[in-house]
Amino acid sequence: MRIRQSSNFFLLGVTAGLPLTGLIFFGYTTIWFRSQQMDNFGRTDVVTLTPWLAPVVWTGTFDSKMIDSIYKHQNITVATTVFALGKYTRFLKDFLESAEEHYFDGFRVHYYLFTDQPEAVPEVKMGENHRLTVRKVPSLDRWQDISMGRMEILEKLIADELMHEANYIFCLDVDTKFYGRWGSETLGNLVGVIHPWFFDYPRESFTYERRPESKAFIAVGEGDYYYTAAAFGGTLEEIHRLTKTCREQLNADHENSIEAIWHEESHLNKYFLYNKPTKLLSPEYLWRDINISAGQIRIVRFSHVAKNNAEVRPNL
Ligand SMILES: CC(=O)N[C@H]1[C@@H](OP(=O)(O)OP(=O)(O)OC[C@H]2O[C@@H](n3ccc(=O)[nH]c3=O)[C@H](O)[C@@H]2O)O[C@H](CO)[C@H](O)[C@@H]1O
Ligand SMILES: [Mn+2]
Repeated sequence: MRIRQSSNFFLLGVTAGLPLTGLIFFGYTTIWFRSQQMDNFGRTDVVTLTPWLAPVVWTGTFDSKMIDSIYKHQNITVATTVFALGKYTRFLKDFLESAEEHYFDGFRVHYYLFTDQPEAVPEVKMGENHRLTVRKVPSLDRWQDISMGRMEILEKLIADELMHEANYIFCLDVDTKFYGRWGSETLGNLVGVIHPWFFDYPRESFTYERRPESKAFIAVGEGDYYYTAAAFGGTLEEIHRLTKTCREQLNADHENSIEAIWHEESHLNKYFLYNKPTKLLSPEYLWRDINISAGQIRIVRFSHVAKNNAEVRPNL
């Protein structure tokens, strides 16, 4: 009897114990493996978190598959605006073709293209769930007015149409090209892109507007980063507030006969001083083809193409 009992215990031990040990071993190794995977994310050669705890997106700091799966679940639409007036229509083909290769692949994207020459818009095959709407806008004589005028057009577009049509929006320069992935890792409530000239410069060297008469004025010693106006984005509510504020400040300056040194970019920097971006994109997300390479930039995802300003702009 005793022997039978103990052999039963032995059998129980083998049948239940072995799989249990296996399970524990499997559990531990999975956790170990996961933590090893997590350990692979993060960079020590660049700043990846601002003092107000907003992430700065660099390659090596995120898992694109994981972030994609989060946003796929939410079935989002990303509105994307671009302007091409006058001779800038020549940039459209490369911009659109490269975007179709690298920009929000697998997500719903709706491009809104503003131009004074709809007939000059090239035929570019759109990927699944990507579409393009062309809007005609009047020509303007000064490139500065074209560039600054974007704020008012975007403000109206968002208020009149996009608020309930899309979840996120990005506003991009057209004299640009995509070279690598720009995807769901860039999504956030209010997203600014660090300017490729100033990312490793001290704030005293930033070209903020320094005249107190302008609404874009930022005092020496203030400011966090120098942001480019060639790319910014966020939720529709946030970007509506941003474009409305910048448009109002631009108008106020105009009435006082002052134009900020870098136009709407100066006003955007002022806005971001008081309304901190919730996510920052590293200069991987706006490089310049003409820049020499920098060690921290391991991948160029989006870049300003070389252009001859005197040749493409309507004025100097
Ligand atoms: C790298 C960077 O920070 N770029 C900014 C910078 O110079 P950029 O030299 O990049 O300005 P830009 O000439 O590209 O003009 C801005 C944008 O306005 C549009 N456009 C302009 C002129 C024209 O004739 N037709 C036309 O369509 C076009 O979408 C272009 O991409 O300063 C500008 C205003 O000072 C904007 O803030 C740009 O975003
Ligand atoms: Mn540009």
